[in-house]
Amino acid sequence: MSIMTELANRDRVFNFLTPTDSPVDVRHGPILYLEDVTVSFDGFRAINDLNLTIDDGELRCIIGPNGAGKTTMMDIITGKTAPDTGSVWFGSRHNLLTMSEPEIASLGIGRKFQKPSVFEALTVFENLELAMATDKRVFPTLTATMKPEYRDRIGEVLETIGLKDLMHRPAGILSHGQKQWLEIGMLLMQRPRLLLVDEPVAGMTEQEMERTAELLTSLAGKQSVVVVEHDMGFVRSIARKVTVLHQGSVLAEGTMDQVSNDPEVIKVYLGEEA
Ligand SMILES: Nc1ncnc2c1ncn2[C@@H]1O[C@H](COP(=O)(O)OP(=O)(O)OP(=O)(O)O)[C@@H](O)[C@H]1O
Repeated sequence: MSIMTELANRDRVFNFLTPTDSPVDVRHGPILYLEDVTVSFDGFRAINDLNLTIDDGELRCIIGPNGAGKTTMMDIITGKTAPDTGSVWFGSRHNLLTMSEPEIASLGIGRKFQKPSVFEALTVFENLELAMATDKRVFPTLTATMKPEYRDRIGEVLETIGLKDLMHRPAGILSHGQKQWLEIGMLLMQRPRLLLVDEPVAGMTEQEMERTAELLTSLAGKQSVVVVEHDMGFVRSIARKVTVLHQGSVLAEGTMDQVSNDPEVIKVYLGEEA
């Protein structure tokens, strides 16, 4: 497939891949703050008085049964869905409800969707290069002479995602797991402050899951990471703090042991491993 065709086929665009230095202010509080957020679709409350606080550098796992509102919550944070009521703040300075999707992305909020979406015909290196577009034009970055600091940044990210040995191979030959890591790497090129990751281990082998656990754990601290995941084994392996969503609200929050022993959580997950 030609690069042009791939670009045309992408379900995400790159026009928001611009941030380098996020102006987010976390000196006096959390990096992400949702208060009393409610969203209804045709009268049905998908998010119902939701309160959520994510600290700077935290790795948080969000779990919850199907339809609990996890995707809708991500959509609200990234500006895709506007809530009916409530407030959503990024640091103490940015009211996300007054901002568009590209503006929110440019503040340093990166979102990884479940399906990997890399440019198969480009090499691993070129995919990262492309993701680093310092302006809103994509093609000039493919031909422009690369500044040394960009090359260094790509090197760092290749190291982080463990794909250094494959940097000159086309992304199309990567395994499913490797494509997921590459896409996380593409988000990292923008030095995000907050990464939202949707079901990262769906379809992965055990080994890939272990590697993904290491990767996400290594990212925490440098940036805040929010992971929505159904695989409880995986959540247990990475989570310090878990939030259980149910019917659009927080049902329980705490360590994996605390939430999995919570009678309310057990009731909701009846029949599923919790
Ligand atoms: N655009 C929409 N229009 C109508 N209903 C919607 C819309 N988006 C979500 N919903 C409903 O809101 C509820 C929450 O959906 P959401 O996708 O956020 O849940 P989820 O926790 O991500 O579920 P899953 O684990 O299955 O992905 C569901 O009942 C869903 O059908």
